[in-house]
Amino acid sequence: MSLSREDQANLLIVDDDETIQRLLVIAAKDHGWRPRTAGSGMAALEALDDGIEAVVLDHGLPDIDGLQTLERLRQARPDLPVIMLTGLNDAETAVRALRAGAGDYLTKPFELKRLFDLLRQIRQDRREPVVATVAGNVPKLGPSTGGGLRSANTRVRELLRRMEKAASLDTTILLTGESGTGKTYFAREIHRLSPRAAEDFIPVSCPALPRELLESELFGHEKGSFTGATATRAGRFEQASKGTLFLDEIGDLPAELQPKLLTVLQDREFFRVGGNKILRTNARVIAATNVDLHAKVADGSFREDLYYRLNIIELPIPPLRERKDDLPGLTAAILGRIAGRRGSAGWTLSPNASEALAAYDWPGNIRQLENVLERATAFTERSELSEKDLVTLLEARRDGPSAAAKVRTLHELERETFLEAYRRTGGNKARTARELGVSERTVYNLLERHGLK
Ligand SMILES: Nc1ncnc2c1ncn2[C@@H]1O[C@H](COP(=O)(O)OP(=O)(O)OP(=O)(O)O)[C@@H](O)[C@H]1O
Repeated sequence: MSLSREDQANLLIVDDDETIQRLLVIAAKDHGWRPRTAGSGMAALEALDDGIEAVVLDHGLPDIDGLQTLERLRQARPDLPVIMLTGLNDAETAVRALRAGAGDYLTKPFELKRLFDLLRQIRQDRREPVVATVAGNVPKLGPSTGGGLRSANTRVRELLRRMEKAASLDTTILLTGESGTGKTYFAREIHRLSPRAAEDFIPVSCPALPRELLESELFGHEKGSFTGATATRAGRFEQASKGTLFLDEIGDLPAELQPKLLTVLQDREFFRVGGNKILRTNARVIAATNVDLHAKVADGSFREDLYYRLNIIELPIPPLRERKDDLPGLTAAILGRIAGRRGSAGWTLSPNASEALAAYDWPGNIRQLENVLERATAFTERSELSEKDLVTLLEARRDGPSAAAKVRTLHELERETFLEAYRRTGGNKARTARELGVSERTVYNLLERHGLK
């Protein structure tokens, strides 16, 4: 006889301590769950079936330990939310649990209320997929993570939960994702959610400067250590000592600087360029890359040991085309931002305009969405954007992939031209402005637009 859906267990509790098992079962039932228990990792794997919506997993198990069990559970069901129970002050296990894909962790002893709040949130996220809205409706957004970020997409919500946890752990984080997916935006959010929020967040773009200048930017220099070093200057690692240092496009870190970064991440020690005094830093490093660092390790252009140092916790940000349910929320947020800046009353989208956005595949991700909305709102007198307002900006899609590539290339062309001038002038903004025939303000805008600030 097969079990009806109502009888089938939907929560798996994995703990070898029978008292805790019993306690959790009673509490789970009180909270409307249908629990099933397992006393070991192997038993958990056997007990897993499609009806299970979430797992509470103890770290210390008798056969395969909690982390291995977690990995195998996630292999079997990659989307399965797992809450890991770890020992008090066991930050290392917590980090490893997050690395292995745990949705969250709680340190023992924990409050039952906290556990069931987390489970309730997981259930809400899964059961109430956010409805994509059209035409002027205020989009219904997913639950807040406590920060400014929300998402209607299940995968992103899980990512946000991991991000929030990782923020508090003070470890190095690697953000991966295509250009324009929001890596810089996420890095700022992690900083804001971290215990370092009141300190500085200092971004450094690795490809923005030639090697010598980048070295001095990161580590500082002593007076006279190279031509133009007229005064001793502290580097970003010193300045961010209490805060967060964001290393953007880390894949472009020149080979000569990789050992120096590795040393500072391992030992927290470094020298200024031309200096002989050992300096210490306590900066938290968040790195981002839009290239496959694994491939760079394989072809020898990125050090493997550095890769593992940076990749303590990896947060992969999906491209916009894989989180289209977030389009209404992102569109509303971006339009709100534009309206605020221009002092306008704001805009809504017609149903056809929303559909046009949803049908597009967004090779340039959120940055491209932002550009499209900037331009569409600049060229209309009306408060409702129509499909026509957007169509020429999205024409690329109708013309197929080559045109989509063209849109992206334009953006990249601007970036390359700008970077070339910026590098040539050694990062001097006034000279860059003169060379490019634009105002200094535009140089700042370009730095911002290309995530180089
Ligand atoms: N969740 C979000 N809500 C609103 N705007 C966002 C969000 N995420 C990103 N953006 C906006 O999209 C643009 C691109 O984001 P960001 O610069 O963080 O991308 P990136 O992945 O760092 O890009 P790159 O790899 O090219 O440096 C930014 O202007 C940012 O403000």
